[in-house]
Amino acid sequence: MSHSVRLQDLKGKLIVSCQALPGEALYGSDTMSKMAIAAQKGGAAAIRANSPDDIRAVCRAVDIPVIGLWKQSYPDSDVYITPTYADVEQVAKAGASIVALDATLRHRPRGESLSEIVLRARERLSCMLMADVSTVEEGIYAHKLGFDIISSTLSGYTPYSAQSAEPDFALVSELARQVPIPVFAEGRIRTEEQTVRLLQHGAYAIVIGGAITRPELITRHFVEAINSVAL
Ligand SMILES: CC(=O)N[C@H](C=O)[C@@H](O)[C@H](O)[C@H](O)COP(=O)(O)O
Repeated sequence: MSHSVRLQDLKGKLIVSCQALPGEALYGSDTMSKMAIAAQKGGAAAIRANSPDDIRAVCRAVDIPVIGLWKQSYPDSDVYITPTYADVEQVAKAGASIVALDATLRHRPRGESLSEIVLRARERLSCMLMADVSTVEEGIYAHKLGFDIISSTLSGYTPYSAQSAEPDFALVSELARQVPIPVFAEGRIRTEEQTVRLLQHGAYAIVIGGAITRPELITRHFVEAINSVAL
């Protein structure tokens, strides 16, 4: 079931991304649902989840809205977050009240364009659309196309965007200044201090994945810290 969402309910709130890919220890819809329940208990206002199976399971497990995406790879494109219209439709039908998709200007699979996908989604689906971008230019274009939300998700993951181990504070603040729709901060947020700073930079909501739901990553960060100390 899709839980309806009003954007103002997400304002100033935390969204937890519960994702594990094949090969990761926590991979599987059952585990992701439990992660989502834990996140809801901790106060998350929404969950971000990957794949129709996980989205269906998470929607059953929690009663907060689900932002859905589907990581898919196609041979003719580098775009992998909900790349095609068919993927958008599957994510929406699985119960996501917001569908997140790559909104970079890169070539998409099957020769589809971002504007066609948005147009078709508006005609046929009732979900909101979240633009995962990597630059200010992409965010401005996404706003022109009629997206409901912009997220800094892909900063550092396209070859031409800023590369940093930190969240992209500059992108979030520039987007918040230049586009009149909610800008979510997402990507490499690891600390409470960064979270507060991003809100002060104009982030409408904060999306955190790995620092909450990827124990391998969390463990590795501690191990690296320990290894950096010469004993
Ligand atoms: C770049 C990409 O594919 N990002 C994905 C988008 O859904 C996820 O792998 C991230 O976990 C999510 O964006 C949250 O970010 P972080 O895990 O850094 O808090």
